[in-house]
Amino acid sequence: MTQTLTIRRPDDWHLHLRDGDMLRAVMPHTSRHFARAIIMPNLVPPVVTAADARAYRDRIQAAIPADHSFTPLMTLYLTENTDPADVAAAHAEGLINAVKLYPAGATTNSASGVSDFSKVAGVLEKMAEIGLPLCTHGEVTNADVDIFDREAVFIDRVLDPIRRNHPELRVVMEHITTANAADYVKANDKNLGATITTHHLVINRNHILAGGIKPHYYCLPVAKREEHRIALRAAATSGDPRFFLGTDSAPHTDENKLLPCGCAGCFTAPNTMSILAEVFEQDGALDKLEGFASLNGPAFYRLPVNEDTLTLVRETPAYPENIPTPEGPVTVFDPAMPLHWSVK
Ligand SMILES: NC(=O)N[C@@H](CC(=O)O)C(=O)O
Ligand SMILES: [Zn+2]
Ligand SMILES: [Zn+2]
Repeated sequence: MTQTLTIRRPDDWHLHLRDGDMLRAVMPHTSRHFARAIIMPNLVPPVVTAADARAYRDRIQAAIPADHSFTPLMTLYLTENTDPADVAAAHAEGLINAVKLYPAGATTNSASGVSDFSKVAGVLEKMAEIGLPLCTHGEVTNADVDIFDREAVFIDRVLDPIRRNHPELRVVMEHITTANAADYVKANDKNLGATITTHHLVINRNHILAGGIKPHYYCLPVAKREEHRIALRAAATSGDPRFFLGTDSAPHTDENKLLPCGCAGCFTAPNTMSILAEVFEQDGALDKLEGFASLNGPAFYRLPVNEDTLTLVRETPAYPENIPTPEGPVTVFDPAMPLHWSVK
């Protein structure tokens, strides 16, 4: 039985760090294991201009513990008023690595997102021209579309038309949750990739709803049926370079998770690598973990892989049930299964 596994140091291609006290509290839990992360811009107010991204990057850098090495990869939040020239300049100076599309109202702090997709055609055209990836929260928001169908409908009604209009646009389907999304990625061999979260590899909708409602498993897109979880596991462990890790680690205080209208998001930064090792070992694919967590993402983003390494050892991991923050505790994702791998 394999006792240790050393891989290139991983990156997280979809991460929420928040701001202020919360940023300072959660930052070490990512920078301890990950070398880089694509930083989501859904702050209040959102990170919409190059100036916003520069200031946010500086606040992140100030929150990195002195003995950790970590590089935030910044994104801009796409609005109907985003200026293509500002985006191009931010990309040219190396400030941003992607632009993030939130359909207005789809998820946490998405009110400034896009309602009329024709209004962002100019920005998308510019991004296609300069090779800057578009990260997408892929759910429609129409009240008449069932929440469990919103990802599949987004692919048909929004994503596929965008990709037909801008065939050179490089797109990441973020946090995919359905077999439909995995199949769409597999059917397209150019300019398309997808991130998969840690939690969507281990929970289905029963974990949220059966035997009492479990707010800590509620995230968006919401976890689907078991057959979809199995399709995501197959995609993640397949070695297909179009699929890579984006934890979507999304801290909210317990107070905000446990409200009558609680926030969406799972906080997975502290135990993601232990969970992934368990998942890949269960599926007989430990040799594919490095591709998923450390190689496929840099290849898509056209960045070098990390030179340093991370070693996992067969030992029960120790991590807290929650982490303290000045705003209150944040519960760490419970994988609902025993874990056997620790980061050394
Ligand atoms: N995934 C979530 O459930 N929540 C994210 C937003 C997002 O990534 O959609 C958050 O910012 O809390
Ligand atoms: Zn999202
Ligand atoms: Zn997210």
